[in-house]
Amino acid sequence: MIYTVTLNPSIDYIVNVDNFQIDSINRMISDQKFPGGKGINVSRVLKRLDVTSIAFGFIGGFTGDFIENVLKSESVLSDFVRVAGDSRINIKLKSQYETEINGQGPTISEQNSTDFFKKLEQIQPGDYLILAGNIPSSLESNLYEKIAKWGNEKGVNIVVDASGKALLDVVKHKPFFIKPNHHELGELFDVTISTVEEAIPYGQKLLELGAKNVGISLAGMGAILMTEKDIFVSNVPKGEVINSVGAGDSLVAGFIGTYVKTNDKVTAFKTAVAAGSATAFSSDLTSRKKIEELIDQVMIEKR
Ligand SMILES: Nc1ncnc2c1ncn2[C@@H]1O[C@H](COP(=O)(O)OP(=O)(O)OP(=O)(O)O)[C@@H](O)[C@H]1O
Ligand SMILES: O=P(O)(O)OC[C@@]1(O)O[C@H](CO)[C@@H](O)[C@@H]1O
Repeated sequence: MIYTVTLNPSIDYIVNVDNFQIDSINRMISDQKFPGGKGINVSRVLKRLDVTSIAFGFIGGFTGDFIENVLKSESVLSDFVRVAGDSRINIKLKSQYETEINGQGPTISEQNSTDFFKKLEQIQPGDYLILAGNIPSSLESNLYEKIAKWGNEKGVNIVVDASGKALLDVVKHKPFFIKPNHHELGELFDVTISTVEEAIPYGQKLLELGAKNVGISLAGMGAILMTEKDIFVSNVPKGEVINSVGAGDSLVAGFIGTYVKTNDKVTAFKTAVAAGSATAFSSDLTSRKKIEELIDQVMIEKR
């Protein structure tokens, strides 16, 4: 089974404004609301690939009801802990620029946290546990590290899509897959990374520190998969970017969802890149059909 964790789910409120002006009233051309948060996005894309997962995390209030109801309507399984406050609303403003305003999210009590850890007990050796998104301030900042240590000891395949210390601290616990983008990778080592060539040595460092597979996304510039043995570099399909929110999460879903079915990392990487781009070219997360349309454009080169 695949489990995803979203500690701070959201409603992603996508707002389209023509020529946004600060310090004045702007009118929306259109708006959309989607359940969000990185783990939830991964679960939604997995479902579209016909892969079952269970979404864990904390939700609350009317916004939490919305998130849970949309997931139910899409037959995405979830088992959230209910918290006292409202789940956050993250604003994604699309105009001449893409601007994101992400909420703080509700406070998570000690009891909520205990209830969450109880749910993790159902995870079995060989299962996949995907930890995605940042850790809210009311939780321990080393939460991912604790879960990764526990998962590694239990034989669970840990996947992490996070940034900064939360990511660096899990690497020694041998996660199955981590996926920094090139900015996040640069931040880990206090360098600026702008190209595939510049990224590879730092991906190598993450492997040396313990990660089993490292995926590095560079938005429209390509993607890299580094395994314990090989380095693969991919182009990205061409198309018009409509909404890149969740593109990285789609890449993670494409990789894990395909790997569990095929046991083949190259096929999984190819689907991952197609899924990331297919989401970037869609208003919501990608459909399966769009991934299939793009997959032949993805060319993988072994270094
Ligand atoms: N301009 C683009 N053209 C084509 N594909 C893109 C573009 N931007 C993103 N993608 C696709 O999405 C994948 C992930 O993109 P990116 O590196 O932006 O991840 P991310 O920063 O984790 O994404 P996000 O945080 O927005 O979910 C890329 O590997 C690529 O497949
Ligand atoms: O605030 P975080 O947890 O870092 O990111 C949350 C978020 O921006 O990430 C997803 C896209 O990856 C969105 O669905 C969501 O709004």
